Amino acid sequence: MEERKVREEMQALIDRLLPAARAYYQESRELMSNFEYDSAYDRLQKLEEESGIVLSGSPTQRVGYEVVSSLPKITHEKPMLSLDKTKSVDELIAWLGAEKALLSWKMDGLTIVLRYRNGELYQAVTRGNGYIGELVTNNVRAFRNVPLRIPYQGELLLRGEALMRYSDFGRINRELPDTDAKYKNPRNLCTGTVRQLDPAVTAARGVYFHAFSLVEAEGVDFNNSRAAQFAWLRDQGFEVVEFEAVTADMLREAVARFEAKIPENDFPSDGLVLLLDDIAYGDSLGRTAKFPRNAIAFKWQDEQAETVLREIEWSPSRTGLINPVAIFDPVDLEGTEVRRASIHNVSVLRSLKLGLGDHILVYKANMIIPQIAENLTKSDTAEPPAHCPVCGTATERRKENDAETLYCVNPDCAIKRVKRFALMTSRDAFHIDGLSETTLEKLIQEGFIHRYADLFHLKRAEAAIAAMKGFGETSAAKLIEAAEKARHLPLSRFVYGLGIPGVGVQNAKVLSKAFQGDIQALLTADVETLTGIDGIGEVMAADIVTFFRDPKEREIIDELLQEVTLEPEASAGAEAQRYAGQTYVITGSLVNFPNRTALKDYITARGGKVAGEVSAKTTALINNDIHSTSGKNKKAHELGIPILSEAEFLAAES
Ligand SMILES: NC(=O)c1ccc[n+]([C@@H]2O[C@H](COP(=O)([O-])OP(=O)(O)OC[C@H]3O[C@@H](n4cnc5c(N)ncnc54)[C@H](O)[C@@H]3O)[C@@H](O)[C@H]2O)c1
Ligand SMILES: [Zn+2]
Repeated sequence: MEERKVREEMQALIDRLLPAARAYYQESRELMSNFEYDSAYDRLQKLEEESGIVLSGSPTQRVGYEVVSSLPKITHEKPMLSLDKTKSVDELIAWLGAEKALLSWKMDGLTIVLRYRNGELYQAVTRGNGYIGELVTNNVRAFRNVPLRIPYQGELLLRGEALMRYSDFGRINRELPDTDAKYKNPRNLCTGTVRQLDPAVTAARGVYFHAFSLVEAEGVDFNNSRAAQFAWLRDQGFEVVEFEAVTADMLREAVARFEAKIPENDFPSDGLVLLLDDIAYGDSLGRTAKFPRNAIAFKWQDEQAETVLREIEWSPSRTGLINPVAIFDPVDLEGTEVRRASIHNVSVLRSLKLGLGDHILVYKANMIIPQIAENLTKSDTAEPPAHCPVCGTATERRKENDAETLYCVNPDCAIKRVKRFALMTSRDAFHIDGLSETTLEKLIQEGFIHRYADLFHLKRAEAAIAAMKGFGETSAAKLIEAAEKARHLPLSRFVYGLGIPGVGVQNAKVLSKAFQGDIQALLTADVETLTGIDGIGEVMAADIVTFFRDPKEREIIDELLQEVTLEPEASAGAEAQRYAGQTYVITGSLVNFPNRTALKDYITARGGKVAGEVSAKTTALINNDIHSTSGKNKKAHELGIPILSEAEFLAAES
C-alpha cells in the first residue's frame, strides 16, 4: 500500500478508537463492542508494524486514559501497564518456552493497587491512565473481602482486580430499575461503584478484590517464585485470583480446564493471564512502552457462526428506553444454541447496516454474551419503530452519550408501571404468587399484559410463561391457578393493591371497615367523610379523593371489578400475630415478593420484625440461594441460625 493511503487509514482508525477509549476508560461507557474495538486496534497495530510509522496520539502507545473524576489523584510509584495479548494457544506455548508459569483468570473489573503500612490498609488507588490513578481507599475499605489488618507489618504493595459478581449485578439491576440504561455489565457497574463517593453504596452492592500481583514486600523472601508470593498473600488474608502452575507441555489442557469452568463462574473474566513464575528472570526481560514482558494475556478466540437475521425485536424497559434485539436462525456457539443478540441502540443498528434477511456473523463475547460481529450483506433496511410496541404512543429519538436511543415517552405505558403491577399482585393485595417484577416486565414486553385486568387473562399466555426462564409447565399452571384464586378477595386487599398514595395495608383495612366493604360508598366518599374516620388525616383523605376522581383510575377499578368478587374481611386474630416475637433477616433476590421491602412489610404486618444483620436473636435468614457465600449466610452458619428459602418460609403457612 502507498504510504499516503496507509497514513490515511491509520488516522481514520485512530479517530474511531480515541473517542471509544476515552469513553471506556474515563466514563466506563462503551461506544462500540470490545470486538469492534479490538479489531480496529489490531488493524492499526499491524499497519504500524508494517510501515514503521506510529502517528502521535495512537492508542497503541498509551495505557488507559487520564481520569476526570472529582476523586483525589495519586501518582503511581511503578507504572501500571497493560498486557500484551494473543488469541492463539500455540503462541502462548511458544511464548512460555521452557519456563514455568502461573495461569490465572484475567478478571474483568477495575484494577486497583493497595498499600499496607504497619499492618493496616493505608491506601487504595485505581489504575487510571497507568501513571496517575484515583484515591479510593474509603470505598475499598467497604469491599467484601479486603483485609483491613494483616499480620505483616512492613510496607506491602499489591495489585488486584475489583470485581462484581454476576449474581449481585443481576440483583442490583433488578433493585435499581432506573439504571438499566447505565449499567450494561458487571465491569461497568463495578467501575461506577468504586469511583462514586459513598462507601455505604459500595458496601451494599458487594465488591470483591482478587489479588494478582505482589509488587513489593520488604524483607520477605519468596524464593524467587510468584507462586510463593501468592501463597504468602493468602496467608495474609487476601483472596488471590484462581491459578494453576503450568509448563508448556500441559498448557493446552490447562487452558481447556479453565474454559470448561466459564459457564459456572459467578465473576466476569475476559481471558487468562500467563505469568512467569521466576521473578528475577521475568523482571530482567523489562517492558515495552505499554506491556511488561513477564506476562501475557490470552483472549478466547471467539467462535463465530454465520446466520440469517429474521426479526428485530424492540423491547421497552421500565425507563421507557426501547432497545433492539436481533433474532436470527439458531446457531450453535460454544456448545449452546443461540438465537438472539442485543443490538444495544439505534446507533449500533445503523453502523451494522442491518435489515431482515441479512447474513450476519455472530459470536459470544468472552464466551458468554451473544453479539453481532459483522453484517455480511448490509441491506440497511431496518428502521426503528415509530410507535411504542407496548402502548402504541409515538416514540422519541434521543442523543445520549454520543449514541442515538429510542424512548417511549408515555408516562402511562404499561412497562413503566411494573412496580404498580407488582404491588397489585403482592401477598397483601391480590396475592398472585410467581409474578416477580422481572416476570411481569417480560409479560408486558411480550404483549400479554397491557392493563391491570389482564392479570386475570394469563391463561392465553400459558405456553409463553411455561417457556420462560425459571418457569415450566407446572409453575405456569400454578401461576394461572393463583390468579384464578385472586378473583375472590376482601375490599381491604383490593384497595391496598390499587397503590393509592399513602394507603398501606393498615389504612386499607381501616377504610374497608369504615365502609363495611362497600366499594361504591368508598369511591364516592368526600374529604369530610374520610377525615371523619379514625386514623385518616386530611392529606390522605385528599389523596384518596383525588385518586378516585381520576377517570383513568376509575376505568382501571371498573375493569378490575368486572374480574373480581369482593368478599367479607377475614377476621383478624391468629393471622395478625403469626410472626409475633420472631425476627427475620432477608437477603438475595426474591420470587414471591416484588422486592425485599414487600416481604418486610408482610412480616411486620403480622407482628414480626426484620433486622439488617444476622445475630443470635435471628429466628431465620431468608435467602433463596442457600449455597450463597455471603457474609450473612456465613454468620447464620456460625450461629446455627436456619437459612430458609422463600418457599420454605411460606410453607409454614396456609
Ligand atoms: N469497547 C470499547 O470501546 C473499548 C475501548 C477501549 C478498550 N476496550 C477494551 O479494553 C481492552 C484493553 O484494556 P486494558 O488495557 O485496560 O486491559 P487489558 O485487556 O490489556 O488487560 C490488562 C490488565 O488486566 C488486569 N488483570 C486482570 N486479571 C489479571 C491477572 N490475573 N493477572 C494480571 N493482570 C490482570 C491488569 O490490570 C492488567 O493491567 C481492549 O482489549 C478492549 O477489549 C474497549
Ligand atoms: Zn409505551
